[in-house]
Amino acid sequence: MIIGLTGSIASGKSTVAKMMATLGLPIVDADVVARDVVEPGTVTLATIAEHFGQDILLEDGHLNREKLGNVIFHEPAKRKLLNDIMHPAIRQEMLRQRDAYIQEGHPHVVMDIPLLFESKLQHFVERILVVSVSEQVQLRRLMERNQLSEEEALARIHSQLPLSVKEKGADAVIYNNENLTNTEEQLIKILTYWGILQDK
Ligand SMILES: CC(C)(COP(=O)(O)OP(=O)(O)OC[C@H]1O[C@@H](n2cnc3c(N)ncnc32)[C@H](O)[C@@H]1O)[C@@H](O)C(=O)NCCC(=O)NCCS
Ligand SMILES: Nc1ncnc2c1ncn2[C@@H]1O[C@H](COP(=O)(O)OP(=O)(O)OP(=O)(O)O)[C@@H](O)[C@H]1O
Repeated sequence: MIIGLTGSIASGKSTVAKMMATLGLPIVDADVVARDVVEPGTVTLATIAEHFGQDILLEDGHLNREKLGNVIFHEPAKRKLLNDIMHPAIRQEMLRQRDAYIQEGHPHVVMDIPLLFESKLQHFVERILVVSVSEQVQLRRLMERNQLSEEEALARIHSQLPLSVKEKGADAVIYNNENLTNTEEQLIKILTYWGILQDK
């Protein structure tokens, strides 16, 4: 079964993905792939520099992620431009990794895709698991994790669909407001219900 793991920024997808990895499930992580496709020397990075200016690169040739983030989370047109440049490459590599895991004989693969709903990628997966949190907890965790001001954190949150909308499109929802043990218990219940745990 191909499981789409999604949620919103700082809702806890990576935290849940780590738990799933510990349970032995292979993970394809869109954020990791999104970093790989802009390594120095890639066509994608060259295209970004062409459109956003050479000063979007650090001196060592890597992408200046902080600078690009400050642009795209405040300007929807620039965000769309970046998405149009990056998303085809990200998708291609994610599907390659998914297929490689299946070829290796894994019965289940988890695809951690933050923008699953925004990018309408529901057809990539067979089940959708949404990791949700209250707005208050999301804002606090995002400000803490990324050392952002409230204004910067809200810009990032508002660049995505609300969690309430994502919950409606989910096959199951994990509410990640409490401690990690509570979150893990919810995860295990869902995976057991889906028949995934006993298959491994
Ligand atoms: C703008 C970038 C350079 C900022 O890098 P930074 O290291 O600060 O953030 P990171 O990559 O860890 O992303 C953190 C989270 O931001 C959110 N996010 C990232 N890109 C976007 C986007 N285009 N639209 C909405 N939310 C986004 C996601 O929830 C993601 O999990 C980076 O996020 C990026 O390359 N974004 C474009 C690619 C993309 O869409 N990635 C999302 C998963 S496919
Ligand atoms: N149940 C929890 N209790 C306390 N802190 C948590 C909990 N779940 C996650 N966190 C913390 O909240 C932050 C956001 O979690 P995480 O990085 O897993 O989110 P994410 O959805 O993967 O975010 P992004 O989309 O930005 O990659 C992290 O600093 C993480 O350690």
